Amino acid sequence: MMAKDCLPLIDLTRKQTSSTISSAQAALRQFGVFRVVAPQLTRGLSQSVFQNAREFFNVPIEVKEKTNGYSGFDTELIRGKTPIPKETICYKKSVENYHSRSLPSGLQYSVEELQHEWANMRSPLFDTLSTILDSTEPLIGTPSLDYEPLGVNFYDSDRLGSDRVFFSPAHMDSSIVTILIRATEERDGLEIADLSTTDKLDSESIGLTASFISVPAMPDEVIVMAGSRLQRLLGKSKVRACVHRVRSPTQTSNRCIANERLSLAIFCGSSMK
Ligand SMILES: O=C(O)CCC(=O)C(=O)O
Ligand SMILES: [Fe+2]
Repeated sequence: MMAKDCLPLIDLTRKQTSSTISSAQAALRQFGVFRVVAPQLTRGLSQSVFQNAREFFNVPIEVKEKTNGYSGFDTELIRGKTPIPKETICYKKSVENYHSRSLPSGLQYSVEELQHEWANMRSPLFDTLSTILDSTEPLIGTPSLDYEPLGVNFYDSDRLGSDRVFFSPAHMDSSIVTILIRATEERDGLEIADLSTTDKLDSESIGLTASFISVPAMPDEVIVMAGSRLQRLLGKSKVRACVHRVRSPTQTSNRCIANERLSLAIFCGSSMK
């Protein structure tokens, strides 16, 4: 099954047709994902974030460890136990209150530019999401829902060792939705679970039992993944939290994939920690 055939592509600048709405409803039940046209995020802006982030991830570990929001290789855990073989720099900001952190200035500047552009997309996206899900629940507009950490992830297969298959093991995010932008195009190892292929409910068992489909990064598109908070809010008959994982390039049939991988995730309505 091809991602582009089962994950509808939504253009937020247009009024949604009833057929787009029904295919988005189906995709949110089966995968917890849809795609959104967003060249304003994927072109220059995110490339500049990735370029600055790459420079940051290459500085000595002693410097990175002193930077607010940095998590080192294997220090973040999935479900409190499985280490994730990635490094992350997380930029935390609530929509109303601006707290700048001590990121390197080039990275901070490019992240802020991207957030500024994302801010223009936020209302159209959530309006569309409410239409698709026929929801009267506020999905944004309260301080707890408007908290939006942004993480830039860096994966390096040279550090993975031969026994580890995944850059990121199967998990769901705890957000309302996560906007995911990737640095390279085409197959970059991202896979999502087809939730109709399992009756399991937790991400670990889903990871072990479900079929997964590969989701290539397409030019000018981002993906929007439902998080567990959205599933809780609206019920799992309407929307399922997306269970996703990232296969390492050495484990992917397409050997052209670079050994380094960068991605950027905006966790909308994630709970404040
Ligand atoms: O790197 C990716 O494509 C996925 C990242 C992810 O799942 C996360 O940061 O929660
Ligand atoms: Fe995730």
